[in-house]
Amino acid sequence: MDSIIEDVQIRKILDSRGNPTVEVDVITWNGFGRAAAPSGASTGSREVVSFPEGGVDAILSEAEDIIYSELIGMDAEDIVTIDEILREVDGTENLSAIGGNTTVAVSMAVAKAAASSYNLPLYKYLGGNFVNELPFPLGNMMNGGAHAGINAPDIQEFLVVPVGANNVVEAVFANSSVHKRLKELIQTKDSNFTGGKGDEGGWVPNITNDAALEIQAQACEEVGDELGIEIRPSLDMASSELWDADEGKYVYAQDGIKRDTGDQIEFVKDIIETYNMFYVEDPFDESDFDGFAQLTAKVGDKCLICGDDLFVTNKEILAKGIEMNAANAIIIKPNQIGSLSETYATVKLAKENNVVPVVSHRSGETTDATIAHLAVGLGSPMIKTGAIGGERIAKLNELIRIEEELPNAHMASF
Ligand SMILES: O=C(O)[C@@H](CO)OP(=O)(O)O
Ligand SMILES: [Mg+2]
Repeated sequence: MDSIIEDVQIRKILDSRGNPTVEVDVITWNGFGRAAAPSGASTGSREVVSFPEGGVDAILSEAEDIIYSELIGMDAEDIVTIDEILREVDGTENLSAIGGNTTVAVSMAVAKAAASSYNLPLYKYLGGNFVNELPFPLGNMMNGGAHAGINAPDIQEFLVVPVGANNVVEAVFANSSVHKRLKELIQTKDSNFTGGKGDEGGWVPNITNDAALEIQAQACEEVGDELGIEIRPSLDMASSELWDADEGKYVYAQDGIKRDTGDQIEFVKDIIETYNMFYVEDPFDESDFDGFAQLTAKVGDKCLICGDDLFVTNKEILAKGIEMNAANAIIIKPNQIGSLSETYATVKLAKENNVVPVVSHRSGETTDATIAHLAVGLGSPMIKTGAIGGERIAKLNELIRIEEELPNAHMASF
């Protein structure tokens, strides 16, 4: 009885880009859960729809009424049924009637309310008492593409992973040190650099992709040596944004270069080998399973090749990727699929098939820290959540608190 839902409230709040999103409160007899939904800029075409036409305002009062009447009296522990009801209420395949952001915020708030009803943090409620592994933070250092302005590099995210860190505190401060060092290194390449940042808090320099790759590697090495831990460079290429379907080419505007799929395979392989990349996300367009599979066959033994727009946290699409050996990692963004139970199912399938799940933020975020709990509770060895900035540190600082709470905490293994 502790977790029977007594009230549900939905409100419009700001996200980090200044756009509206939803925050949901779920109140049970003995607990309370609050969750907010983030928003993407480089969204996959097979993601569920965030909000219906008319945006947040269009669903606010209506959704609250409908969801309220469906969920009051239900047990918050019955998350699977609640997620099914939300899908029924919406009635569309891609959640375009009330929006995947609405359903995911309700779903996560319900889970947090269930956990709170038993006085448990969400990570422990989801993962159980034996959970003790913490994810490595994949920190965002420089931004380009859809997360930055004109004249930025074409590659969307220059990331780093402090793979040698012994704990979360060491890891997050290693990332912030690399971020600081990169500012100095950018100034040596771009004398007009203003210190401008992109959507996820990474610097936005006016330099070529090659120059950015070079200083990224240099910053990893220098800071890694100073701290005495290995820090490896990584990328999110967000290649669907570069792909020109009519031309059949990836367009690198900053460099004035176009690459067909064969060139792209060689280009990415070369980057991985030259810079000893730990992780490369979306190296090909979201429809190119074959390109992914070719690259994974070539370099999958030394680098994580991750599908984001490729898989959109969707279990059926991941199943196709597994069959084709398209990737050895998958980005997990609950709002791509619209519910926590479907997110869980995708993570489960990934783990069963040795595909590394990487729980992730979106470029438009709130201070909601639920993904820190999901990464720990679902056993994701990496979390992609930026390196600095209020909405990014909300997750990182929550990981520090979780680490402190766990009796036998240690960093995850791959
Ligand atoms: O492409 C990505 O991985 C994300 C987050 O970094 O960006 P967006 O939320 O814009 O899809
Ligand atoms: Mg991505």
